[in-house]
Amino acid sequence: MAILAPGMPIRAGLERIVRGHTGALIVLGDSEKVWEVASGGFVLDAQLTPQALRELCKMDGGLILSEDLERIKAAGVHFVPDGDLPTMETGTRHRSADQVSQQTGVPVVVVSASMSTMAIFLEGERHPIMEPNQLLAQANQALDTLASYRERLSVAAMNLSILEVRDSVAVDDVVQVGRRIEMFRRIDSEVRNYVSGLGVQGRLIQLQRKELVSGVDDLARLVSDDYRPRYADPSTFSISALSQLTWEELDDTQRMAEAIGFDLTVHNLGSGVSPRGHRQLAAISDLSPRAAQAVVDHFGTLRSIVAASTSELSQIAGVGSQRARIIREQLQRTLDDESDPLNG
Ligand SMILES: Nc1ncnc2c1ncn2[C@@H]1O[C@H](COP(=O)(O)OP(=O)(O)OP(=O)(O)O)[C@@H](O)[C@H]1O
Repeated sequence: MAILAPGMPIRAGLERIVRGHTGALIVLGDSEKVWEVASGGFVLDAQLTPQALRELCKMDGGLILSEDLERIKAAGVHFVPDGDLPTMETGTRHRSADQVSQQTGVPVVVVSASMSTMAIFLEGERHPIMEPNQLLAQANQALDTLASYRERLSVAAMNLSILEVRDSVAVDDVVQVGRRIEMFRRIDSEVRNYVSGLGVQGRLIQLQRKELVSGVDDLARLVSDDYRPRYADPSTFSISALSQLTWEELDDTQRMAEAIGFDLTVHNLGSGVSPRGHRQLAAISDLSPRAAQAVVDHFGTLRSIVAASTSELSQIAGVGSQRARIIREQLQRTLDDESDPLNG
């Protein structure tokens, strides 16, 4: 979608076509499969400019662009895709575009002469190409949603921290945090699509997005490290495995627990699980990752870290008495801390 962002040559050409009330059917690549469904027209090898696009689209038929989208390879082409491929489109231009895209796997852009709209067909789906203002409004809406999802994720992570220090986490609590992380990531991928569709106009959205996503990947990794069974490796136990689930499956806690890697023949959703302490220790800014790992290796569980005295903690390599005191204070504070746990 980035090549169709405002300011790009193809986009500038499409906007001219819309303004001129002519239509267009443009195949974004000239693979062998594309030539197989192309008939008539004439082959050329012209530099893609907005003007050339506009002029060549005045002809009956469609265009084929080179793979790098820098050149126009053919114009006035009549496309003859398999007419049995399923499509909801009614007009012949739009039906052909949808079917050509499905049959060849190459995206196809259409400008409707009658509706003055632009769309891209990709893998059997039609995606509208919106005016910059429309796109910006939708991007801002998605960003607002992302901010509220981030807030809910922060609350879920905070609750998990409190349960962890009290040593009363159940499988279900870990799954809830996983759900929040995955939902956040899905909305973020929508925001990223808008950013790439907006091109340079998406810079401000991108800056705000970056603020919102900071810490979330680390959170996913640390939660996975905290609850992964000793015998499992990151490929069999990971919060990130939730990306494979459908939206409906994200409502099914049992299915989610399985996807993360909990063995439900051993646990049920209410079973208690103990974290190692990776996430809580990562929130202590003075502690190097190496020293944090040494603490986890020595004590094994967060419960033992919480129970350890300052002097026991201070014996660990890279900790020392001052950091040992900070660890103790920080763990104690977590019980009534109201701050955002993602930011430590
Ligand atoms: N298979 C095809 N290959 C190339 N061009 C096509 C094909 N089918 C239609 N077109 C082009 O689309 C033009 C408009 O066709 P039609 O009005 O039936 O389509 P439409 O989907 O309703 O599009 P629009 O909204 O632009 O009217 C045709 O005159 C032709 O130039």
